[in-house]
Amino acid sequence: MRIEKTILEGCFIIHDTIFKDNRGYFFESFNKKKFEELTGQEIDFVQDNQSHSTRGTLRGLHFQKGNYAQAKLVRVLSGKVLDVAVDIRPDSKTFGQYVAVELSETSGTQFFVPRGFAHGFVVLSAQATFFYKCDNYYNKASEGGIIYNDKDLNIDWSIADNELILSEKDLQLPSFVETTSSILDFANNLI
Ligand SMILES: Cc1cn([C@H]2C[C@H](O)[C@@H](COP(=O)(O)OP(=O)(O)O[C@H]3O[C@@H](C)C(=O)[C@@H](O)[C@H]3O)O2)c(=O)[nH]c1=O
Repeated sequence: MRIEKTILEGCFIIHDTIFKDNRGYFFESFNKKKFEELTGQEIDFVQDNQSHSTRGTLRGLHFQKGNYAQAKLVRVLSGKVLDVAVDIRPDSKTFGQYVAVELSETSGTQFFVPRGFAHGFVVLSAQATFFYKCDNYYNKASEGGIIYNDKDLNIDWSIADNELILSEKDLQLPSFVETTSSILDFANNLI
């Protein structure tokens, strides 16, 4: 297992060590001790999620607010996706920047998205099964989001807009500025 840092502090690409033999392959998909040693972060995952989607499906950009914020360790079980993390930590020097990583069933990579990030992905293959661990429980009332095609974030999803499939909920998400000004208001009210 090797950790690759990204331009966003705390956001890592994880390269798994894969053991191949005549039966197939084996790898440790999560090892708390190694994860914490290599990233320098303590993590306590409490919920696993899995979704399946067809090509062009875009889920995101999502996060949970306040005490319900979630860190996520994401990977692809079948197919290929472009996975995106946006830094929405108000005091971060990379606030508003994003990282996009291609994840596939064969890449041997996982992506760690810490708390304080909006997250989303688009399916690049005919179908994809997506799996992720979360360090906090789902809480519907704390859901937040940013519209995928926000003009300030200007994310290159690498797939034509007319091929995209989004939920009604995701099509109505607010802009980055609208979302983060409410986060900033929230943070200021705590001071
Ligand atoms: C995320 C989630 C959804 N649900 C329910 C709510 C809803 O009825 C149904 C589908 O939910 P959604 O449309 O929000 O699913 P989806 O769009 O796949 O949401 C996910 O998107 C990716 C990008 C993330 O980062 C995740 O944290 C999560 O927000 O599943 C749960 O019961 N538990 C959960 O943890």
